[in-house]
Amino acid sequence: MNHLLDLDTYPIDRPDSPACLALVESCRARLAEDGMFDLPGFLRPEATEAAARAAAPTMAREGFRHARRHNIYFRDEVEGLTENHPAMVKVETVNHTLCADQLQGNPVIALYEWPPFVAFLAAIMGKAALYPMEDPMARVNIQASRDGEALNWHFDRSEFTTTILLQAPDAGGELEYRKDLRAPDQPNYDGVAAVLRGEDPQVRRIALKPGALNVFQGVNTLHRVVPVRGATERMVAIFAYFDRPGVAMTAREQQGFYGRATASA
Ligand SMILES: O=C(O)CCC(=O)C(=O)O
Ligand SMILES: [Fe+2]
Repeated sequence: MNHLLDLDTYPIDRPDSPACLALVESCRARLAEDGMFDLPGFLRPEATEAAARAAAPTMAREGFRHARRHNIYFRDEVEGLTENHPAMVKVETVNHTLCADQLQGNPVIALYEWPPFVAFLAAIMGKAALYPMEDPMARVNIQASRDGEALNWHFDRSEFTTTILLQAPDAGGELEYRKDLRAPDQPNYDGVAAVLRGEDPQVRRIALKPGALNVFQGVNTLHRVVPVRGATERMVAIFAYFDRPGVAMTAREQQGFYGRATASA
């Protein structure tokens, strides 16, 4: 893995070493403080470029273009909200997706399954263990956004989101986020509406560098990707883990996310 990852700076292959324990601690502290941490240069530049180069022609040929209008919950009905509440406002998302079954041999697949990486993430998230998905499509995605496109404001369904930027666009494409905007017992609809109106001073923006590992608490952190500008597409690898083994999408979910299905039910 040393040829793919900068294990000198981030010694996750030696989990009991003082350096790795300190790394886990600092990531945990940043997650608690900022709702997010990133590790620049985690995936080495050559591996990052190789991953982007391998994905680009497949993306052009068979990437699934997904355009949709949605509210931040991806749901038509939300308890306690009328249809015209400002938190229900619809935004537009357009992106292009490759699934794990279209990424054979890509370095991001090897990384996804590498046990020390999975254990490192689990330690940071304070879980006894994390497990890769069984789903042949959803386990790893590469998403591309082109000129004018964006992944608009949303909360994630999973507690944490783990990504590595593979290619930065010429302009735009930053991640904007508002930490702790809601809690399990406090949906904070007025706060949500304020972010959507551009009136929340606590919204932050981060310009990730290719190769950076980025982890954030997407379930309570409202976030979006700022619209991309220019001829270079933004490409990001997205890793899905669960705290139990064997998780897979239904055929219906696959169809909804990817426009095709490998599951039979
Ligand atoms: O593209 C990114 O940086 C974030 C992706 C994201 O928010 C998601 O996949 O839910
Ligand atoms: Fe997200």
